Amino acid sequence: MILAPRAPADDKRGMTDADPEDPFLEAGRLLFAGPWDFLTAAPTIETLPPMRGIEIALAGRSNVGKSSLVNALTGRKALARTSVTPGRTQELIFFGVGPQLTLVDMPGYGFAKAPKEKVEAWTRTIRDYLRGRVNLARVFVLIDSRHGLKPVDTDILDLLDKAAVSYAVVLTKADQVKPTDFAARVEETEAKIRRRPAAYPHVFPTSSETGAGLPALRAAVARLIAERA
Ligand SMILES: Nc1nc2c(ncn2[C@@H]2O[C@H](COP(=O)(O)OP(=O)(O)OP(=O)(O)O)[C@@H](O)[C@H]2O)c(=O)[nH]1
Repeated sequence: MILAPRAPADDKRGMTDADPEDPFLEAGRLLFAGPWDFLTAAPTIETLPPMRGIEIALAGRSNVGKSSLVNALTGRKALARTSVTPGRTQELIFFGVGPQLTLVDMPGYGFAKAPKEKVEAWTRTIRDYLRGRVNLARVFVLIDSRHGLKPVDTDILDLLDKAAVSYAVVLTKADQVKPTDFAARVEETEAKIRRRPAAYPHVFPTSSETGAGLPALRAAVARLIAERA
């Protein structure tokens, strides 16, 4: 079947890097149109649900915008709860669409005020999940456009490189940064991930607020599913 590319409806600022000729733009739009279901919340590695289809995980510091991105990608206001309180999502939250895709909202890392034992438990859960989930096709590591990559982020990138889990960096909250500063942030981030073996070389700029960059991200997921079919 030939999928005709169509201008993404929700990209209000036009700052998407989506190639209008990308045949997966429409497939991505259809895939994320749902219907989506909340599957389960797993606080520990022992409580993970059975694997189904391919899994895409969203990782990132507390408050980086993971839950907002799940809602924006799926077009649902409250599929994932969002919060102004950093560190609220403390479980791996699983969402499914059809039989082929599971999206995982991971607990935020790097929340300075969390008790040490809690941080250690989250770190163990995140590490065990990332190393052991065989249907995990890609991790999107979310980085706040205002702050860029921090040491706590590079710890996760190191872990993913060591575990040979394919990942891509997603810059969030692009609407919060001036376009010139944003372009510099993209360049700086791509330079930092260039030599990382499991990293996709280009970053995905996004804003859950304006919808910018979401069509490109949906298309990337649709492409992954097609490649694995
Ligand atoms: N301006 C702007 N604000 C955003 C964007 N994405 C998220 N936010 C805000 O950032 C805050 C944190 O967003 P969440 O989606 O809850 O972040 P999270 O990464 O899931 O947070 P944890 O549960 O701590 O892991 C909320 O106040 C959101 O409204 C964005 O693209 N633009």
